[in-house]
Amino acid sequence: MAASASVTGLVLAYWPFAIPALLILYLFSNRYQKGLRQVPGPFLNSLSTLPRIWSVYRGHHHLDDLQLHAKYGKVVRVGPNLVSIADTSEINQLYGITTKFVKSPFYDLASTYDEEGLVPDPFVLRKDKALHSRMKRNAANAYSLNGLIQFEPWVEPVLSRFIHHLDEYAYENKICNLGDRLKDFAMDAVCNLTFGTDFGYLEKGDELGFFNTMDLINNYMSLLGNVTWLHPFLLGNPSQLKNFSGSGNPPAEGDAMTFLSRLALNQTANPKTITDREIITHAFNNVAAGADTTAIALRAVIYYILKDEDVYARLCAEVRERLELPVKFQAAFQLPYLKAVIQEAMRMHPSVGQILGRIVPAGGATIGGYHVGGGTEVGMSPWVLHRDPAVYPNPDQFKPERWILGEACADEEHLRRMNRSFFSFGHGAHTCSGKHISIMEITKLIPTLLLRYDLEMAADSQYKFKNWWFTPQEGLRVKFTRRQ
Ligand code: HEM
Repeated sequence: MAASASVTGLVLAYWPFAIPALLILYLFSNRYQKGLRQVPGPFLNSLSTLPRIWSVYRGHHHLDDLQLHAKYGKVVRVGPNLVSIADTSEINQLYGITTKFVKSPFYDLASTYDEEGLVPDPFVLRKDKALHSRMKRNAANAYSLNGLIQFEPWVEPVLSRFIHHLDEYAYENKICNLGDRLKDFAMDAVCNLTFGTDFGYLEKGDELGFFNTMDLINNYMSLLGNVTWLHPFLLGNPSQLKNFSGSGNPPAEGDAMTFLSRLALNQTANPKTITDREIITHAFNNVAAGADTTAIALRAVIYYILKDEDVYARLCAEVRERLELPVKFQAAFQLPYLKAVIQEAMRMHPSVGQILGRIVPAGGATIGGYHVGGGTEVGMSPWVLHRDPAVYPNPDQFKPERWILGEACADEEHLRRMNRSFFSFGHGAHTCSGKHISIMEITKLIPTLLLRYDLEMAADSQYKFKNWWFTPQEGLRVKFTRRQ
């Protein structure tokens, strides 16, 4: 009794000192965890995540990260348990096909659940590498370059509708908020090629509220976690699959087909390899991961070509000399300057703006010369890798010729280095599944615009963006004039 009274007395007497003491202990335990003290970086960032959160919140942490790397080198501790790496030679260790590193818990925020539990989604599957590989393998032909030739016919009607809208702007001599219209295009295109139908974004805009929801979710990166109302509405209900797969006879191998038909054929050929639930997840992912990202890349291409008269003139000359409407992907994909322009725009403005976080396996790893303890989150940011002057000389300059051998690219080794550092689609085991799909959409759309119109950036265009996982731009306003 007397002892407990004296303990209470002590607590009462000293609690004003105990709280700051515990706080200091906590901050320093952050700093000294997992042997990370030797990794360079700002002192405050090693104590608390608050500076990092503040940097992310302000929407341009890629710029902060670039400054930190310029000051501290290739390996920087940007949070108590977060290390940013700007060293392409470590890319395979972190991201390669056989990497032991797993995705960070960041990706859990995008998890969805249904009555069977966690929905198996390649984007969020962190630890179950076997399931992740199986899912990727069994949809590989749908996402491959060959596969997308079969999807191309589904993009064409959407492109025609898009052109029809732009014709109205040209006819009425009105400035078009092209940035918004590109997002509608990308949404209808990816839906149409996936399901064989779309939600008429080009005509009705975001009536479903999907973009709004996605923007909200992106801001705190819980991609689908809280949209359980939307998931069944779109595809979460297996009965929706039949509605979207189209009617009539299923296509045969080699026919034009939608993404869903492709996976359904895979399932018919080998029923055990892919479940209905997995097919639905793949298809839903296309919408969640494929619309915004592709629109961002399209805006970047258009912004950079309109900013530079010489680039615009050279691209128009190539496209107008070698292509005709309707533009076919295979023909457009042969154009070296067009390809270089697209790659350079995606280098300058990656659609994903954050560090792609991975967890160091138990036992730790040596990265960029530092031993980093197991359980540490490490990762690379496309924005940082793409601004490395050792790989991309004058990295802030938009220069498509850097991708063309014999022009600004002197030799094959340098081209290989640049390609190795090109991180817009990630790398290795978790590399973007839909990269060919978005490249196909971009490669068709850009020459289509240049063949049909002369484009000019509007004087009131105020192109800007915030980086909250995705980097969507605002204020791309363009004037279209019909060509004779
Ligand atoms: C310009 C367009 C696009 C960009 C820049 C982009 C970027 C990325 C990046 C950086 C990742 C890797 C994330 C990580 O490792 O942490 C990723 C993953 C993914 N992307 Fe894309 N993406 C684009 C378009 C698309 C499209 C059109 C689709 C689907 C049709 C798609 C589906 C996916 C999926 C399913 C994953 C997860 C892959 C995995 O973890 O195994 N993306 N994307």
